[in-house]
Amino acid sequence: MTTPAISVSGLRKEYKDKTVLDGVDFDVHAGTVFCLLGPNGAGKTTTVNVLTTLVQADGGTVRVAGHDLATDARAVRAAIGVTGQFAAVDELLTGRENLQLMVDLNRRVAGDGARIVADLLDRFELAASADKPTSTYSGGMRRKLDLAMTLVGGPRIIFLDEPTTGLDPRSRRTLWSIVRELVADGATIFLTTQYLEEADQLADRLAVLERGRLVAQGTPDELKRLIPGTHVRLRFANAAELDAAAGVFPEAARDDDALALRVPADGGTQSLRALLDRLDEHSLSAEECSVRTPDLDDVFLALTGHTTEVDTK
Ligand SMILES: Nc1ncnc2c1ncn2[C@@H]1O[C@H](COP(=O)(O)OP(=O)(O)OP(=O)(O)O)[C@@H](O)[C@H]1O
Repeated sequence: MTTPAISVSGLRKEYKDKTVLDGVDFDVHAGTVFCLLGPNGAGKTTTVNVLTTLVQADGGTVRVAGHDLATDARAVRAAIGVTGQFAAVDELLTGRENLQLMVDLNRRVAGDGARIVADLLDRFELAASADKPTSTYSGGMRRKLDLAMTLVGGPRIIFLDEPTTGLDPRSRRTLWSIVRELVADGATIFLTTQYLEEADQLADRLAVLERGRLVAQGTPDELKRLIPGTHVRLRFANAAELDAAAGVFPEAARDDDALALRVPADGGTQSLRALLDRLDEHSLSAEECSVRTPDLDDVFLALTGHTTEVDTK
């Protein structure tokens, strides 16, 4: 057995009387992508902040790259790269200058700094704006630059806290392919996201955090298997109709935000007909009816009781 790149056991964090992390356990194996999913306020950023030495834990043990966080934070810092929700980009400098600054500050960089900067600018599709001040960059360009800055020095363990929030679909895909390349090169990625598709695309393993506790962890396929299989999704015009239909189908899971019910059914024509007959008998009709196989969205809903934020793709 190889030592995990990150090993977390019984992690606790409190702010005043509020427990933000309540005994969190997980391991991340080297050369894999681990994705921490959770709704707003679940404790994802706090986890990243603890693991990256920015915030001190109140309990538990954490080892990163084999180093104990409590006794050897400096060695942890030397092994990791971090991209946060608040970009470290200096607005007064150009993209190229920001990257060059990171090269100059980073003792791990060996070789031709200007070449490293140029390669990163190309890789992140920032070359055309490289010599403009970053105050003129869009939010997405800033995020890409922030990640590029993280990669200077080639960290082996990389923390990405909601790296694609606010990125357009093309930039998101660019970032996904960069993550895949990094992993193919042997890096370990710890990623937080609210986008289930992102977790499905990238994660070898994922964990769902809900109010400071992990409510599930496994591979995307393992998590999908946790919840019932194929179902029919019925979407109603208003809350009153949803209420009435929920009475007719007590076995269904309801999604109040989407005015939808998920009725377990095998997707065959007979069960579909029986379901529509039941609606008819109660003089109900759905705005939309679709047969669905479970995806991570369903897992998330089943585990946390609510959907993630609307994806702007
Ligand atoms: N410095 C702090 N002082 C007090 N409470 C805090 C502090 N930092 C975070 N919290 C609280 O801890 C909880 C978890 O916050 P955290 O930012 O880790 O969640 P998150 O899952 O990253 O959410 P988001 O997706 O919104 O970033 C929240 O209730 C937050 O208000």
